[in-house]
Parts: sequence; C-alpha cells; structure tokens
Amino acid sequence: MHIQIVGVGKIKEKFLVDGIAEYVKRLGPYAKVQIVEVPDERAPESMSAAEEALVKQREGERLLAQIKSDAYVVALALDGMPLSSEELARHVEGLATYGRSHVAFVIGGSLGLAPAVLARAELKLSFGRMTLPHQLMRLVLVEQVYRAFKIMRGEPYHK
Ligand SMILES: C[S@@+](CC[C@H](N)C(=O)[O-])C[C@H]1O[C@@H](n2cnc3c(N)ncnc32)[C@H](O)[C@@H]1O
Repeated sequence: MHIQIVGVGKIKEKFLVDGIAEYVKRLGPYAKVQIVEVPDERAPESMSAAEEALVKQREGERLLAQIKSDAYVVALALDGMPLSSEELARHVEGLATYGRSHVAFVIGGSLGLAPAVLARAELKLSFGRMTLPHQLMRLVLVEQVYRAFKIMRGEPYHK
C-alpha cells in the first residue's frame, strides 16, 4: 500500500520531526510512506474573509497538485467523521480489497483546507472537536496509520 501524507508548511519542532520519522520507519514493513510538504501562504492576523479564502485556495491548489488522480483522498477536518482506530483500520483494509492501494491523507494549514480539497476527498476524517496544530496533527496521524496497520495484521501493539 502507498500512503501519502500531504501537508502545508514545514515541521519546525525537532521532537515532532523525530516522532514522525520514527513512525514512518515503523511503517516501513507495512506500507510505502511518502510525506509531502507544500509551502504555506503568508497569513497575517488581520485578514479579510476574502484574503483568508485566497490563502486557503492557493494552499489547496498546491496540495491537490501533489495528489495522484487515482488516490483515495482523506481530508483531515474538524467537522469530519470521527472514527475509532479499529474503524480506520477496517476502512483502509477495505480500500486495499477494492484495489485502492494509494491513500493520500491531507492536512490543512493554519486556516484549514480549501473547499476544493474537501470536495476532492472521499473521506473527511476528524480526530475530535479540538483543534490540533497542523504539525502535531501530522505526528498523531502517522501514529494512527501505524496503529491501523498493526490492527489489520492482528499484531500486538500497546493498547
Ligand atoms: C490548525 S488546524 C486549522 C484550523 C482551522 N481553523 C480549521 O477549521 O480547519 C490545521 C489542520 O490540522 C487538521 N486538524 C487539526 N485538528 C484536527 C482535528 N481535531 N481533526 C481533524 N483534523 C484536524 C486539519 O487538516 C486542519 O486544516
């Protein structure tokens, strides 16, 4: 399976870089994982709604440009579907069964994802109603993808 994690902006904190690298390494036996970072737009505090929409649109175009046409796109969104780890595992397993072997998880920037990205997504996935910074979101996501593969294989993993 090919897992792509596409996000806006670079990860700056070393502990997050190290944590993400650790889970990408652990995923090695299960999937080919590719992390793609697209540049973020400057987003000053005082922007009009139109300016904010433009920031999201530009970031969204960059995100979509990185996603292959046959990819199953999962957009991370606060108001998406809250799945348990087991449900995510079954979902990914089902995709593989139906020959959808390329899954792209997309994480937005500080203002969130553009409508065009949400429209491209086949699943909108929520990690709960609390907002996580996009850098931390990437670490949480990669751990949950790893957990999903351990569940799919029936392999032991700490609860
Ligand atoms: C700082 S958040 C953006 C917050 C923005 N106000 C919004 O409503 O999307 C950056 C990105 O992290 C992801 N994210 C953060 N918290 C999340 C959660 N609880 N569930 C799903 N995705 C989340 C989303 O992709 C979001 O676009």
